[in-house]
Amino acid sequence: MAALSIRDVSCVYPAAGKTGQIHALQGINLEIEQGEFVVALGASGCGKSTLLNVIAGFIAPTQGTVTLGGEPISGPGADRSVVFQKHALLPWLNVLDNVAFGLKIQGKNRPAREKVACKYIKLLGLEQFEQSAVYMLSGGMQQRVGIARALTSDPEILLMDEPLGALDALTRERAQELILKIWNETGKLMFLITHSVEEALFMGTRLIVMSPSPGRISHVFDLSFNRRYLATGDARAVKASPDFIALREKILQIIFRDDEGTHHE
Ligand SMILES: Nc1ncnc2c1ncn2[C@@H]1O[C@H](COP(=O)(O)OP(=O)(O)OP(=O)(O)O)[C@@H](O)[C@H]1O
Repeated sequence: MAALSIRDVSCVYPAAGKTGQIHALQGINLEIEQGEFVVALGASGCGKSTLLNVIAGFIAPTQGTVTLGGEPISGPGADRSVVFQKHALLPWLNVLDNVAFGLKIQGKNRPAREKVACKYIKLLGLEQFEQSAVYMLSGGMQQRVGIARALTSDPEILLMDEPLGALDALTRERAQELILKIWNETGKLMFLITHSVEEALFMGTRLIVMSPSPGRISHVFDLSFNRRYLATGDARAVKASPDFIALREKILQIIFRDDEGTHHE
């Protein structure tokens, strides 16, 4: 049985300020195994965030079912953690307390939560900053704090909505590599939304390209560039390889075509 099963999912929103409906998702089918790294890419408004929110349990689909390990998803749960582009860190707390915050809410005592938090602080390479106030950290480091916090509940699925979108190019590449190492070490199911074709190709084992109005999956690609990176440690060589570049151009063409379609409607 697939770890995460999305069957015939549609999601309709009422259109704001006018009559009619927005078909944010229509007929989405996806079977995702534990340990897969699924990346969603597509023109703005094609339903990527809606799909992530359905998996997170923040919104219920209008139609269809989503199950995790055979159990229907009926709301948010500790088995799924979300990392957003704008991390919701608490600026008055230091790194350690931010990472441990979810465990505190769960009622864990200080020694227990610090033990878990320290494990993920180490995994994210933040050991030297445990006592630093988060507002003093760079954007990339703050995002690492957000990822460490998301991992403390030891979720089965890590959902990431454009987590690296606000970072400069160099920091972004480093963060991609770090997330892949964490994926490799933890074997978690990852679901990532990005607007960067290069990031999508580099990170995923499966790429779903979505198109808007109604939001649907238009193309699916199986990928192994992330494994190539993990085997060689040379991200630039992977991203500069001819097969990577050829696929990047092919996908860019698909996305531009979808986007033009939207504007003409
Ligand atoms: N709460 C809501 N109420 C009404 N319409 C919504 C709501 N959330 C999203 N939509 C609409 O549903 C469609 C899909 O939105 P969604 O945010 O899922 O797309 P997206 O692919 O994540 O977009 P982006 O890349 O711009 O973040 C869009 O037309 C959007 O305007």
